[in-house]
Amino acid sequence: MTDDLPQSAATTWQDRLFGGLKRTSERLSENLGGLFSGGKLDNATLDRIEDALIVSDLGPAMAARIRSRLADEKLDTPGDETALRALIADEIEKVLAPVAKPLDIVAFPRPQVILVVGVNGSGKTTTIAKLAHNFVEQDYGVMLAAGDTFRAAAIGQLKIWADRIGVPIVTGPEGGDAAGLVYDAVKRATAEGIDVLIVDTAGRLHNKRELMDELAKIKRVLGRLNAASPHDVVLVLDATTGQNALTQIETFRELAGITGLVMTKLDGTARGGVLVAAAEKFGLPVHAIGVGETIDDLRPFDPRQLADAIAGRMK
Ligand SMILES: Nc1nc2c(ncn2[C@@H]2O[C@H](COP(=O)(O)OP(=O)(O)OP(=O)(O)O)[C@@H](O)[C@H]2O)c(=O)[nH]1
Repeated sequence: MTDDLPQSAATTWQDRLFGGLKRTSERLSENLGGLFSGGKLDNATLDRIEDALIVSDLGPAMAARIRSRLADEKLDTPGDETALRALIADEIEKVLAPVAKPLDIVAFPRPQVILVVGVNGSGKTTTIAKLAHNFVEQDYGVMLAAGDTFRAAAIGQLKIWADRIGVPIVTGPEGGDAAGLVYDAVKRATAEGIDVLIVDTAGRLHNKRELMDELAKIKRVLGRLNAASPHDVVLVLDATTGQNALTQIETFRELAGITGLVMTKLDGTARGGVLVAAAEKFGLPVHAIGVGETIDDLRPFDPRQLADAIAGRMK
């Protein structure tokens, strides 16, 4: 967590977080703009606030809750946007706090196997690299497996990252058997005393059935080596896709039995509220968020800080 970081790093991360989520909080402000121009919060104003929150991707449940809190608390000060932001941040934190769970390396026997799934372009490769980097920084032995054998570019990209971070990678030929490759990777990781094996998977095959079969096969092979494996099945989501991210969670829950989420590209999108909607709707652990393209841009998050950033609440 950011609490464990040296002061300078923590400050930088906080800046990045607030900077990255600026468009999300600005969108929220725009949607709420003019609502507090004066007068009491009557039903019509409450309706408009509720609509504004839904349009900001925070989800209908959250919007309804904030509406009823506003009605209950009889917040009727004209222009009291600060109080509204505080209330929104409060509600967001309540939803995020139970799901904020960093990926911990706890598996025994080692290695802990983390299967990473998600559609192409979601930021899967970059996220794997960022996770690997974080684990290396914590002194874990890390290995990657290029299980997206469907595309040569995916294998090449992951290899570049592995070399850059300085971790071993198991690759195979394009079009090769992904489950076989993963089997070899676990054997090698076990023999080399690796702590954590991060496995990339295809984001798209010819059709959904094939993708499902492929993921199921990889999981079957892993389960035969160790019943607890894969220990984590992490879905990488692109925040810029907005509500579409929710559909992807549903699909991959069915396809791969996901155990947690990472949401990327929270920087530079106005749709960051979707993280809150996802947390609320599915209650799946959110392991980390991505707010940029560099290796240091993925972190576990502090729910309070993130809630403040989304609600545009300055410290
Ligand atoms: N701004 C921003 N860009 C990101 C983030 N994460 C990844 N990206 C960028 O998004 C693009 C796609 O990321 P990849 O990691 O290649 O995505 P992928 O899901 O592996 O995609 P394929 O290689 O097409 O399968 C790249 O240009 C990344 O640099 C993030 O948190 N913020």
